[in-house]
Amino acid sequence: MSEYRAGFACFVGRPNAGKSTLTNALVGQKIAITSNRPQTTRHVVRGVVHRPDSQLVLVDTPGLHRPRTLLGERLNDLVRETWSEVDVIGLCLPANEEIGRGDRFIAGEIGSLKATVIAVVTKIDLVDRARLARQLAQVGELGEFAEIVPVSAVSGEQVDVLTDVMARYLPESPQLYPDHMITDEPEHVLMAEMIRESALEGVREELPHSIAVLVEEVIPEERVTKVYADIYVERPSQKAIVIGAGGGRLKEVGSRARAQIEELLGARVYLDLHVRVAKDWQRDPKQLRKLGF
Ligand SMILES: Nc1nc2c(ncn2[C@@H]2O[C@H](COP(=O)(O)OP(=O)(O)OP(=O)(O)O)[C@@H](O)[C@H]2O)c(=O)[nH]1
Repeated sequence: MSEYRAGFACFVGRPNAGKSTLTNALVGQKIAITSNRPQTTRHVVRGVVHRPDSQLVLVDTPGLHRPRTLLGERLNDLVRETWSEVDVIGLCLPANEEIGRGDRFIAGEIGSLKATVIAVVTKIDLVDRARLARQLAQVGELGEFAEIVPVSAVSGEQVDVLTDVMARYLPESPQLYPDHMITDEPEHVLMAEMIRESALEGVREELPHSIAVLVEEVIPEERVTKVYADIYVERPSQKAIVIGAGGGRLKEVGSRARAQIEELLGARVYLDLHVRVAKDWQRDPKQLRKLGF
């Protein structure tokens, strides 16, 4: 009989490589926040994949990038810290994009860690077989990998295989989390991410990294859970964008986020949003700490 295995894993790769989507596909529930814009994953969100003979704990990290602000530096520290704590790393390389300098940089960085590195060729639903074969060969030349696994988080093809392969490289260990547990991320962090995603919708070009959200208070009442949150922007002009003419946009932001939060909590939610200006919050250590970075 094979031993029970349990341990930590994370997906790394350049922005947009498909890390969050893959994490969600493995866990089978929407936990990390995905988007078609780079660098939206800020918080470490864990998902637990339960199998009869293993437990794979996924840690979702933001993409490593060249730091331009204090926030950028903090994010990179967070990424490195996470990498050094996991047993298995899945290096995500999109099947539909050439391998580039960014990929080589990340492959080099993780090559020296103790973790087993598996190359994961993502988004295979976007390419034909010939292109995939070429990509697999090129990935083989990128570095020393324990395995190379092609996968599509969107079609679901090979998702199970990837889970099996990753679980195989976990250490023998007793179960780390209770059976029902899927994420241990505090709910307020997930709520803040949902609000931030909603606030960014349609205005990413104007406000790429200028929005942060803090959930101030959550009050569960008999019929409704009240959630009070602040949306922080850096300038009054950005505040006007988020609020929109006559407050119309903020209303939409709120109702979109509320629907998601209701799903998360499984309860009716009253969502109270305030937009506040915190000048240059990305460069101010005190503000960053307050906002959870
Ligand atoms: N067709 C297809 N699209 C995918 C697949 N996986 C992810 N995507 C898309 O690729 C984009 C980026 O996916 P994410 O999962 O947010 O990528 P990420 O690596 O977490 O990105 P960052 O948060 O920027 O680091 C999104 O638009 C996804 O819908 C896949 O298997 N097939």
